[in-house]
Amino acid sequence: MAVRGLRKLYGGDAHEAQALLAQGVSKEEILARTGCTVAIQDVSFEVRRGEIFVIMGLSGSGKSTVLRCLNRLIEPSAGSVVVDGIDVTRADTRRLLEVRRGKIAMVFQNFGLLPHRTLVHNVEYGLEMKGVDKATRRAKALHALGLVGLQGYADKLPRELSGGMQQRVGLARALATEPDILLMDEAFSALDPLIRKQMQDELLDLQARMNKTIVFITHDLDEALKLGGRIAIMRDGAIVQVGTPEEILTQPANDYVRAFIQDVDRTRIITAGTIMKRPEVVTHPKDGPALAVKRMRELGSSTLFVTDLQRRFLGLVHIEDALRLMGENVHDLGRILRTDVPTTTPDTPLAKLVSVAASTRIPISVVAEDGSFQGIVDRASLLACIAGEVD
Ligand SMILES: Nc1ncnc2c1ncn2[C@@H]1O[C@H](COP(=O)(O)OP(=O)(O)OP(=O)(O)O)[C@@H](O)[C@H]1O
Repeated sequence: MAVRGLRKLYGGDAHEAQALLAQGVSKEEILARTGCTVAIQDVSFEVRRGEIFVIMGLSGSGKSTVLRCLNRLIEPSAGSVVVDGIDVTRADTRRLLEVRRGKIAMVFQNFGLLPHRTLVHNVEYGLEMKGVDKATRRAKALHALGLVGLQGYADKLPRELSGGMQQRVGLARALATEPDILLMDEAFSALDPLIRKQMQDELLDLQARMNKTIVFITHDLDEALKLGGRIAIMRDGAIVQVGTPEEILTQPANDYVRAFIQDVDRTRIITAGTIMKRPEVVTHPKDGPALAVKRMRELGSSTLFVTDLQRRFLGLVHIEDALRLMGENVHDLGRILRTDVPTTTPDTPLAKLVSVAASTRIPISVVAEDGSFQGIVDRASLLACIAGEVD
């Protein structure tokens, strides 16, 4: 989905307001002079297939307006939204209905369930609109209820369920139409904190299994960081930064974002791969102890990482062991290889490494899943990151 130059003005003299906007006049002045609220302006971003794209911002920053422009629940004043080659903003009524029924589904904060319909009938609703026959829609609805863990509740009424369960029905209803894109509007904001966390976990799980494209809006930074593959941060109707949680935490675009993220527990988001160093302190077993000692002396290090010729991590050698081996005239570094060293993968959050780093003086080796040596995380860089000194 590609969104380009999206703008929405509410009320007042939109024509005059657009002209003033083009001249660079401020939103406040435009409101005062034309009575027109500039809700969003120049909003552009791309949502990649299969990602959770979170739009985050404080109340009034324009998140809902952007989301509702994506399926034209709100008619944008300018800009385009292209989904699978179709410009939604220019689609005629028939095309737009097709997009809404087949490609894009929406999950609302207040669940939006029909109170007198059983759960399965609620979930069938979108399929009914699509004209799907009764047997097929029932099968699909039951399947969707199963996806969100509500098998066995099909004949209950919404009021018989807790808020969390009702929101699962909302999600099932959206999934039943098998959309490519899910739009989720503060979908978990009305839930109790514990249920909310559970729903976030379930969404991530569902996403991993179904690979849907999800646009999720929230005003909650923790939720954004947890769910977002990438996050767009909005302020006053404009996007101030788009990036992965790590990019936003390590390279905030401006003081606004910096202030926003200052209280975040960075160690849960920033990963070993981001802060690791790529040391040249690597040798191969065949290099032998003399070369290893020479390298360590040049580098002022007492340890050396050992890999095979494919750079697969084997372990490390200590200078004292290497000197002893030299004294014994043995060439094979394999004899003194220490393999009981801490290792981690590049995508491990630093929070998981804190206790490891505290229990050893040896840096943690970062090893990719294919076994290749990536670098090291030492205690100093870990502490610097925790203290917020990574840039
Ligand atoms: N129907 C409307 N008429 C006039 N102004 C509106 C309308 N809807 C939204 N606005 C204004 O547009 C701006 C963006 O609102 P929007 O609801 O998109 O923000 P939001 O970030 O989703 O906030 P919230 O989290 O409170 O819903 C706000 O200044 C709001 O007052």
